Amino acid sequence: MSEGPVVEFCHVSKRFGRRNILCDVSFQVGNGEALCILGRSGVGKSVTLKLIIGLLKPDMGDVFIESESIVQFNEEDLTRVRRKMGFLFQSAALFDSFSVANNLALPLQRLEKNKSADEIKRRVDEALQQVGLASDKEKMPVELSGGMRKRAGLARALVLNPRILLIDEPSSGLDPITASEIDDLLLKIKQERHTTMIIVTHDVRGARRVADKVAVLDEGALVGFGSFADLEHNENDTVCKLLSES
Ligand SMILES: Nc1ncnc2c1ncn2[C@@H]1O[C@H](COP(=O)(O)OP(=O)(O)OP(=O)(O)O)[C@@H](O)[C@H]1O
Repeated sequence: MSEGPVVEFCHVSKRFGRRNILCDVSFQVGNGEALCILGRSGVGKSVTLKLIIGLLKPDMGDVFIESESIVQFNEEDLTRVRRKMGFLFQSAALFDSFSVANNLALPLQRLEKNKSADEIKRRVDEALQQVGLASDKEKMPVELSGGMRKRAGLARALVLNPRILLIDEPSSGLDPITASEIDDLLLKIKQERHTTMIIVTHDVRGARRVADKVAVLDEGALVGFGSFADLEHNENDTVCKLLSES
């Protein structure tokens, strides 16, 4: 593993048509750190995640994953880099016709072909145990509550032991108590696995609990970056408004 930042944006700009979404954005996320990306709707938070995954390319600047610049990578190299990442998107994206356990087994069978059935079962059980779904493994996704779906999606992201976890809106669609349980789970995973996490969220209170650092985007610019303590001294209006919410 590299000694330097795990994820780094270097003067990244991204526009769609005539609209500048990100302008000259630079930040670093260190090994085992959790970064929460905050900002109003449409400001470019998901675009930032897509730049990290290599689904979008910057118009200017560079994106590094464990010190490798990915912006010129072909699909083969991007696939290799994406193997370092686990993804949890808003919908949790489970296959409805497979049980929870089979949803987790699928990526292992596809990507780790040398694994025995016993080893796959062990890895699936371990991931489900970690998210508190050990006794729900035979359930179908339709039988799960919103919070359980998120847990199952998280277990599926974890089953391949990613070094980087990318999470879009962990608390969306959840009541405050369930959302806070998901935050607890993210904290536990960070502590137990030392996974580097990048979390897009509107939940400032949750970010206060989980994040080592926050990045605040506004009108294309990174207007705040650092720990919540660092941001207390930030005079930008958006940063001040966000901090006063929690
Ligand atoms: N592929 C694309 N083509 C054109 N415009 C896009 C594309 N992807 C995103 N955008 C635009 O970029 C802007 C930022 O989108 P993004 O999804 O990153 O917002 P966001 O901050 O994640 O918002 P939200 O909090 O509502 O999810 C939006 O105006 C969106 O319409």
